[in-house]
Amino acid sequence: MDTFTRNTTETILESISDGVFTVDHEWKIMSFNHGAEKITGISRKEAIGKHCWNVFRSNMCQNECALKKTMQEGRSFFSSFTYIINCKKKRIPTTVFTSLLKDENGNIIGGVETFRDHSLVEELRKKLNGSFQMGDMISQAQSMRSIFKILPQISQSDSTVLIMGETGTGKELMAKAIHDLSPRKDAPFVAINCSALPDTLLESELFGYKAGAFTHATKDKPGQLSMANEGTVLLDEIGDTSPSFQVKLLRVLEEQAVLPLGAVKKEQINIRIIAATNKNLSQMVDANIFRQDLFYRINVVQLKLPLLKQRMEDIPLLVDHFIAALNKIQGKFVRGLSKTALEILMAHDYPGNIRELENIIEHAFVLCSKGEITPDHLPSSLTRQVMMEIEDSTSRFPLKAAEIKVIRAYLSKNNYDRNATARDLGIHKSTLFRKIDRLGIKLPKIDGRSKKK
Ligand SMILES: Nc1ncnc2c1ncn2[C@@H]1O[C@H](COP(=O)(O)OP(=O)(O)OP(=O)(O)O)[C@@H](O)[C@H]1O
Repeated sequence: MDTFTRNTTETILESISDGVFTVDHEWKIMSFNHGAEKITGISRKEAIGKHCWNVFRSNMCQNECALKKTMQEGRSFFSSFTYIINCKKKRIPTTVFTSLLKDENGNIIGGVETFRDHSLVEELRKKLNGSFQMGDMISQAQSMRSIFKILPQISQSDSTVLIMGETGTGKELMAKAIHDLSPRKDAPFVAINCSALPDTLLESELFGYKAGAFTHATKDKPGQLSMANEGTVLLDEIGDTSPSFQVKLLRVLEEQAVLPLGAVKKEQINIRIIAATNKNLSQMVDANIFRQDLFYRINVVQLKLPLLKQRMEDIPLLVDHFIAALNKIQGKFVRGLSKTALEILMAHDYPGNIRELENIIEHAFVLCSKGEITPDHLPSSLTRQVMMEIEDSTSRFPLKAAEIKVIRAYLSKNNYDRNATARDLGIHKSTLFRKIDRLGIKLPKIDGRSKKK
């Protein structure tokens, strides 16, 4: 290389914001540009001559070092996401590109790695996710965000709340969020599953008992309602309680006092009640299996949680959320879902709602310790079922299947931005909407553009 070319290359390397460094065959750093100094916070003087893993301390160093792969296999690699630890011990999210370093005669003299700092992108992503978060609940679906909007006001009041929703839609999480946002947040939050216990046990559990109240009652035991004093009580599955228990509960709610079994005097309590159910209580009232007076008493503020299949746009967000939480707990570095794995998750119906999705990701985590979750990591029953549905429609309606495939691919490529997808496909957007509807393509309700707002 002549002096002019060398100087030009050095000037370019020094002026770019990406970090670039080279290593020799012994993994010792030979050059370290200004971008690398900025991202790592380590000076060139300090870095040169050191083993690269001592400078970067990346999660990639121990497992799947891209530079090592390049040197072993003689080709370039692009790693979509990894972390390095900077001089202040802060994790910096980066993408990495590696290739071989050759001399003028084409002899391999080491490797070169280029890395880009994604801290800002990560920060913005977190902020965006934050705006879709209320307590531990995540959602970008309009139906849920309307609830998030009114939740602070609901939390400030002491009114009884009735949360309705199918199993696994997040009723308990919602109740906890209301408690955490309320002035009662420092007092206990107690969740009681009313369907799990027969009447007498439920009564002694909720109201407590006095010594001698029954054969094994050797000493006084306070009930959960008294123990939650000043706090919030979630009465889960309230629709499963018996009419006789409902009478007692109504009295407690109206008087804010409990009478423990075997006691002669009522104990005053101060609790906020949140009731939850997956049943249609007003239908049960009509059928005389749920007391109307109790229904009116608990149905002061009503929140209805949608099914997961009615908010499919939440799936990628929830998946990211569960992966981030599991990475933290288990010290793993799972990056996310592969495109096909996400497509499989998007094609499922989720009768178990968010709990089912959470369990699927947990299952995948057992099998995947790093990199991306692929269809192989998903429960085989799920993959089989989705594949069968796809194959079934492919064999019976090959044209329809082909159309679905193309539209799905273009939507996915355009990050679900339907306008851009229609443009790419050369059709009007209303034609695309009609096709999505007719073909029964299950996709996020909002598109890529609305997500950015
Ligand atoms: N919006 C959400 N964001 C993140 N996690 C959620 C959300 N909704 C529910 N989950 C998770 O899904 C699981 C089920 O939620 P939860 O127990 O609150 O549902 P539920 O409606 O009370 O279920 P069940 O009726 O069966 O008791 C929990 O692990 C919860 O953390």
